[in-house]
Amino acid sequence: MRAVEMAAIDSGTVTGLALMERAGAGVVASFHTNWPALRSGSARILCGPGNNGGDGFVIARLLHANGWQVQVVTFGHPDQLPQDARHNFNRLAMPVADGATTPPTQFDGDLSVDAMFGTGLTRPISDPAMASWLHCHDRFCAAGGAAIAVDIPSGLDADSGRVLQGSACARSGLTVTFHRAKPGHYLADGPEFCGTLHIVGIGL
Ligand SMILES: NC(=O)C1=CN([C@@H]2O[C@H](COP(=O)(O)OP(=O)(O)OC[C@H]3O[C@@H](n4cnc5c(N)ncnc54)[C@H](OP(=O)(O)O)[C@@H]3O)[C@@H](O)[C@H]2O)[C@H](O)CC1
Ligand SMILES: [K+]
Repeated sequence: MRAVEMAAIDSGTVTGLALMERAGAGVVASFHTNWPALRSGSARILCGPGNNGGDGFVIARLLHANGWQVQVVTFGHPDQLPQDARHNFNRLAMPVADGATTPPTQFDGDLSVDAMFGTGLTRPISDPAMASWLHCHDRFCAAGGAAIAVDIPSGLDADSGRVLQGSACARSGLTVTFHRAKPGHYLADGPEFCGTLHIVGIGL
């Protein structure tokens, strides 16, 4: 998937920014398809240090433009974000909470989005703050809340479908992935952590 994405960008047929915008818009569209009654409300979006977090910034901007109250929780310093994610961070017209220094609270809103890690997860999630915020997402999902994972539930290996050894990981009721499903969506722990799987095209 990463190779497909890079090949498309390198060929000049599409930019990473366009892919990110389509990915974020695809998640919002899938959300409305899966929870049609939730037309507006309050959303919490957990945004990690890479382009998965970048998708989260796009989702935050689109929901906010549609009248949602949005709480963006960031992990990692904005200056360290990859270019496309940084661009979408800068487009946010709302305050963000630093997940490393803001104590997580039980979420009582309408929509929780896990945009912490996607296909770039390289090791178990061991950071205590990240684990605590993911736990809130997982508890919200378990309580029947609208919980969405962007591309892959954070902590789940996209190839094997296993939770990385010792990693924090959160369940979602809906996982929205891009272009093609990954083996991890169907294998091992995948189905339990992904919930319903939507595959959205982003023009690859
Ligand atoms: N597939 C597509 O067409 C599109 C995918 N998009 C989205 O992009 C992500 C992949 O983005 P990428 O930046 O490659 O990866 P992540 O966002 O998952 O995160 C990578 C960063 O996270 C750090 N990292 C990795 N594991 C950990 C950990 N356990 N704890 C802390 N930090 C971690 C990693 O750091 P390294 O030191 O490992 O380099 C990176 O900083 C994809 O999933 C989609 O959501 C495009 O936006 C749209 C098209
Ligand atoms: K994710």
